[in-house]
Amino acid sequence: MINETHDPALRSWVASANAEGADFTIQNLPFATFRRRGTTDSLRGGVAIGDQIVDLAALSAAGLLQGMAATAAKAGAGSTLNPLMALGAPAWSALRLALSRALRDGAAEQSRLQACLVPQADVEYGLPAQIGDYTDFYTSVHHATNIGKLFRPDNPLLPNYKWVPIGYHGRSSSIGISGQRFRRPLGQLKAPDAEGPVLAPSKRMDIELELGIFIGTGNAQGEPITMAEAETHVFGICLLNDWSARDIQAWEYQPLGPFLSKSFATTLSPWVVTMEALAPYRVAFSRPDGDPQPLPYLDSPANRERGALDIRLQVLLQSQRMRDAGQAPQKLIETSYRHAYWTVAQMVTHHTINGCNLQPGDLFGSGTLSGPTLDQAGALIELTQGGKQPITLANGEQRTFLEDGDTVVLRGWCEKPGAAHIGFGDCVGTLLPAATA
Ligand SMILES: O=C(O)/C=C/C(=O)CC(=O)CC(=O)O
Ligand SMILES: [Ca+2]
Ligand SMILES: [Mg+2]
Repeated sequence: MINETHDPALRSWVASANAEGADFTIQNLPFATFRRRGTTDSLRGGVAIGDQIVDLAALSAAGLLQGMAATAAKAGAGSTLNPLMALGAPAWSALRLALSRALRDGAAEQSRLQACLVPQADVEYGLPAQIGDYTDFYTSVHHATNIGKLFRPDNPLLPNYKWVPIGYHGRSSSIGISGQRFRRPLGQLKAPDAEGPVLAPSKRMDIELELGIFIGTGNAQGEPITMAEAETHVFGICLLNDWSARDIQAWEYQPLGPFLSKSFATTLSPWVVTMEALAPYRVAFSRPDGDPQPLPYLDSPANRERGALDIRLQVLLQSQRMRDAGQAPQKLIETSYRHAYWTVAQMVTHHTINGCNLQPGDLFGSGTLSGPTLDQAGALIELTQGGKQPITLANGEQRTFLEDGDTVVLRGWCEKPGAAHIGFGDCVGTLLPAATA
């Protein structure tokens, strides 16, 4: 629900939060874990404001907050946000309101809160949570259709797609935070005309533009979460790059789905934007005429009226040559989360309908967020039509799949008339040469 924390007229005494196009405006207030760079300090939770971070450990120690907001700040002061996530939506909301008020122009708390600020330029980030389980969904019908045509030309969109939110269980151990650098994976590759596979570095390294959805409060095993309550279980959303080795994937994925083609690295942006901060950017969720309506357990009036989110998304690439020449990353893709075929609430409800229990800090991937046209494709395999249509970069380099040294940047933000601009910050990852190269 929209409340005083969303008022686009609010301004902060942290001047950088009021700058045109700032990601971390006072209407945003996302959470991360961080430490001062180069120290062995333990990680602690923080809230972004402009180019600063409110250190929740310092805030908690300063005794500036009362009641549920104080309880929430204390729960967010440790090295992971799991305790804060477990507290539930009223606690997250109380902390957001208290911080919104204390960070506003003219707030009486300014001088005491100032002492709890740490410049973002001085920190390194940790994962927001200890991620027990990671499930990657497949919620873009455009992605499913585009990649289906490449992997299964005779049967691109499988008949279950419009009925069931498809997902697979991912791997948490290799999830890293923005800045992650990882080696090109080795795997079994089988050329279509070869008799058998060989073990070699992947030649078809790809990205997947996704959102990461952090579960806050979980559910007891055997007690599904209904659509009506689904979103109260969601703490917030970050950016997620589900790096994918397409050649390993094509050979290994049938019949159980992706395995080693995606488990070597997954990169998250450090800041988790809360569901409350995202409230103004909700949009109606509908399906094309003639498509089946979701089964009743996956349907609700609220989901139809405002189940989708207009989160604008971009993918940028910076090659090693561009980096050496001081050239900024170049935009390859632009799309929005609003095109997804299944919503956040539907993912949560479906995941638990069999009695599966979610836990605080569990992570969902939205699935690759391709929009309806090819320039909105969320993966290179779609953008280059299976590697057949190379992209030419501004410096003349060509790409089908990623080259060693490539850095990929995901960006996301929300804006609309009558609401503030809020952004996610960057999700950056770099592909290094394979171990044997
Ligand atoms: O259609 C397939 O066989 C495979 C699709 C994917 O690689 C996508 C996957 O990881 C889920 C997603 O990101 O949408
Ligand atoms: Ca994926
Ligand atoms: Mg992955």
